Amino acid sequence: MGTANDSSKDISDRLAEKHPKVVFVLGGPGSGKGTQCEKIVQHFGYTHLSAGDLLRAEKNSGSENGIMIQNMMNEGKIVPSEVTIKLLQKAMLDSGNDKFLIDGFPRNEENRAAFEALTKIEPEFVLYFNCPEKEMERRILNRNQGREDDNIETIRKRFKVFLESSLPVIEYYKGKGKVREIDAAKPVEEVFEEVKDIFNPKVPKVPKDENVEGRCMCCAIL
Ligand SMILES: Nc1ncnc2c1ncn2[C@@H]1O[C@H](COP(=O)(O)OP(=O)(O)OP(=O)(O)O)[C@@H](O)[C@H]1O
Ligand SMILES: Nc1ccn([C@@H]2O[C@H](COP(=O)(O)O)[C@@H](O)[C@H]2O)c(=O)n1
Ligand SMILES: [Mg+2]
Repeated sequence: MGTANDSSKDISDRLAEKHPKVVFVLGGPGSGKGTQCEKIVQHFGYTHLSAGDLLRAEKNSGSENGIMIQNMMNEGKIVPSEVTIKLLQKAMLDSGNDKFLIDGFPRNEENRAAFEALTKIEPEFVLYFNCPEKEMERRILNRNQGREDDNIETIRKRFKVFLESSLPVIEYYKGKGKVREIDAAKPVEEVFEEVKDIFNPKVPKVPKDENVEGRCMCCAIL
């Protein structure tokens, strides 16, 4: 189990031994990342780690970074990468799983580069929930989970940070052919249908009686 005294090299080395499989889950505030991650966990056995949830827990734990985290969140700003990455690494190490959905991270170029340098983990792919701003705003204002940053002033700041700092990260991964983009404006179940196809790609069916020895497989594919 990770402890507060672990050096970042120790943590990184121990995490590397797990050979974790990571999917980054990105999208604007209120696009439905957390909602879809819960469903992916149930269907595909991943562990869901929300960077925002980890930071909120750290803030509430009375840690020395608590006030700084609270101030950054209230302004919709991105907390320094070393803080967030340490929380993510510890959560991955403490988990018995080796498959992770990392939700809301990397949120800017600093997050991305620091995670890559420290962990050497390359995501399998990046799930991007694309949703119009008006719909995201409507969803957040109806969320009612008592989040301090779910007020219209902070929401507008979060949208600005998403456009200026997070979209370039998505573009970076697009350039590497890693982005799986989802139309997130649809109802929850319809969005999940698209998500399922990504985690469970449809393979061409080969009828049993056609799959006979000596027959070329590519001719038998329907
Ligand atoms: N496809 C959808 N249609 C309508 N409402 C949705 C949809 N997906 C999620 N919601 C609702 O919208 C709100 C925001 O969803 P969620 O918390 O999953 O977003 P998020 O992307 O994790 O947001 P944040 O970045 O602020 O954490 C929640 O109240 C959720 O129930
Ligand atoms: N990589 C990150 C992720 C989040 N934050 C801060 O947390 C706030 C809430 O994030 P959600 O994903 O739960 O919406 C976000 O506005 C940031 O202040 C961060 O700093 N770094
Ligand atoms: Mg969320």
